[in-house]
Amino acid sequence: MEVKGISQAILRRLPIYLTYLKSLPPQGPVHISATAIAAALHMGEVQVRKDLASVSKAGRPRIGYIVSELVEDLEAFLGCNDVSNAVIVGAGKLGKALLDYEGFSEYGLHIVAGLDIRVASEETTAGGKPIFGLSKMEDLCKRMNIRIGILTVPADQAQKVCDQMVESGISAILNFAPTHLTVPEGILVQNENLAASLAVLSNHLFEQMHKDSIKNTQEGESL
Ligand SMILES: NC(=O)c1ccc[n+]([C@@H]2O[C@H](COP(=O)([O-])OP(=O)(O)OC[C@H]3O[C@@H](n4cnc5c(N)ncnc54)[C@H](O)[C@@H]3O)[C@@H](O)[C@H]2O)c1
Repeated sequence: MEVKGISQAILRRLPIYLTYLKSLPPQGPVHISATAIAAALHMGEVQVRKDLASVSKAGRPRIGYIVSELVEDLEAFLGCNDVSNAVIVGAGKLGKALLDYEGFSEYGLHIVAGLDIRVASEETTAGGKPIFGLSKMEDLCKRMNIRIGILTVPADQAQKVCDQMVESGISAILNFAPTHLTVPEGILVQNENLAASLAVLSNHLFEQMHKDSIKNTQEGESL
């Protein structure tokens, strides 16, 4: 799947560059090169250079980018300046935590409300976000032109809820449920799985420990 002629792999890396650039101190250097960004993020220099060139024409040879311009270009490309409304379906432990997370607004995402099958009329999260009954989804999404849905229901409910989201006009779904979703053409599903990411980290640590133990054995033998 490609968006604006850019592959999903690049799209996933762009927010990483943006987050890094925004973390730089305001009194830091005005310019930054693709090489410096690559080094800071432990990424391949050629890849970073190509990714940035695909969203910004502001890079200059040997000087790099003006940090503020590159931030603007990345934000414009990622649509951070156009506020997108989203709903969360499944306002349980994860759903409520996401509802109250304020950092989404930095990426132009405004979570309007949660929707949950167990809510009869209306509840409010600790942070003040409303949670409505599921029956409100279609009306809310159509009225507010909500196109993004975050799915945080149990796995056995996920496909049913996904179908309801699509019927309500949602065309981009961030799926936290550990299950594969089948969607009509044109609907984008992004799966999020912290357990899988942790497994990658754990595998990395395991390999590292294995290498260290071989190295220690070899050093022991050569003494
Ligand atoms: N991807 C990840 O990294 C990750 C991490 C944590 C949890 N999860 C997944 O997220 C989901 C939610 O986890 P949780 O711990 O918040 O669970 P939870 O039980 O606390 O919350 C689930 C909520 O969904 C609601 N719900 C159930 N069926 C529904 C339906 N048909 N329509 C609307 N709402 C419905 C329930 O009433 C409940 O409030 C699970 O699928 C879990 O496996 C994923």
